[in-house]
Amino acid sequence: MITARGLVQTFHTGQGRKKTAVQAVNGIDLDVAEGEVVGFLGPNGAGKTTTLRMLTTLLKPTAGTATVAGYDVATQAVDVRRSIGYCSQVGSTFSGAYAGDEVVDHGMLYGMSRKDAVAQGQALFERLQLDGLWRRMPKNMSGGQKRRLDIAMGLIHSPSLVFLDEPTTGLDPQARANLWEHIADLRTSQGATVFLTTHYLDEADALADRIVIIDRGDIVASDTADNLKAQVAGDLVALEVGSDEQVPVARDRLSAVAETVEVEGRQVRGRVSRAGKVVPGLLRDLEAAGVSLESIEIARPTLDDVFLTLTGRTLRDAEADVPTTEGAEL
Ligand SMILES: Nc1ncnc2c1ncn2[C@@H]1O[C@H](COP(=O)(O)OP(=O)(O)OP(=O)(O)O)[C@@H](O)[C@H]1O
Repeated sequence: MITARGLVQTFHTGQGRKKTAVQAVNGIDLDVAEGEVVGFLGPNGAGKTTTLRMLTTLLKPTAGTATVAGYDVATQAVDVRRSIGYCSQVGSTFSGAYAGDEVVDHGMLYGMSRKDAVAQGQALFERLQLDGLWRRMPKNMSGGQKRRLDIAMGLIHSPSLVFLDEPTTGLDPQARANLWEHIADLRTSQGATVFLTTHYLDEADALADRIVIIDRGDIVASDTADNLKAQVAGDLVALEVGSDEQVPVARDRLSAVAETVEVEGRQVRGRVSRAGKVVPGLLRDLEAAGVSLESIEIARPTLDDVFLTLTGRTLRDAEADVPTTEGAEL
């Protein structure tokens, strides 16, 4: 459904000597099979939206090639657009008409008859729990309802491939969970292929068959959430001891079963493979050595740990630090 080879996007900003080149996407390869739900995950500024804009023909690649739904993004843009649904990050700009009319107009833009667009629009309103809102202006809808209306617009022409750019950003937890159900349903009831960008780890975890991680314009991983987590060395065991004197003892005992151990105040942490098996023995050791524990926490690896292992930074804190070339010959 999607094949990209060596896709590059370089933005040029500024003027004269102050010209700066921003390498937003660095020559990425991507393959998405029919029926797959792929989560495109990365911190702010990693290059997610730029990649999506190239795949949806809104932005011409600086270099590289991509085919989407069998069509070349550079030479067959109209065919690509006809074959896909796209919900942008900023959301649609609505004209001030009723929600239902917006959706019908959008369908007619794709060449649907009014009758078909109304029928499909009403079915989508029902499926996306927008019933009763056909004659409501989008500006008078809640954030979650507007986001679902965006999705209805993206789906009106029954595309078999849907691109969603940060579909749940800005929504409250309940609206997010609700939208997740609808996104999951796109595949189960329509067999659609879904490519969604997100910087929420739980979203990628919950929805995607496969997670592709992008960082500073490069793809750093592509696998199922489980396989990615399995790459992280072990479960995190975090001990909090009762007094400062106990810290070195706890560190020694934990070092016996963990690869690297970190100490922060009275917190002693390390990664342990198969913590469930190892921790009971560790607790006995600690007790025998006179260490009293204030608390113990065991955490399975998260996608954030995966990102940390791959890049040395946490996903949450990774700020946009895209390489730039100031004053370069452009
Ligand atoms: N039109 C543009 N001109 C110059 N630089 C741009 C332009 N669009 C994006 N960039 C830069 O390219 C990099 C990648 O941006 P992009 O929007 O693709 O990131 P993202 O992963 O989608 O981030 P976010 O999660 O914040 O949306 C950023 O450094 C951004 O500032």
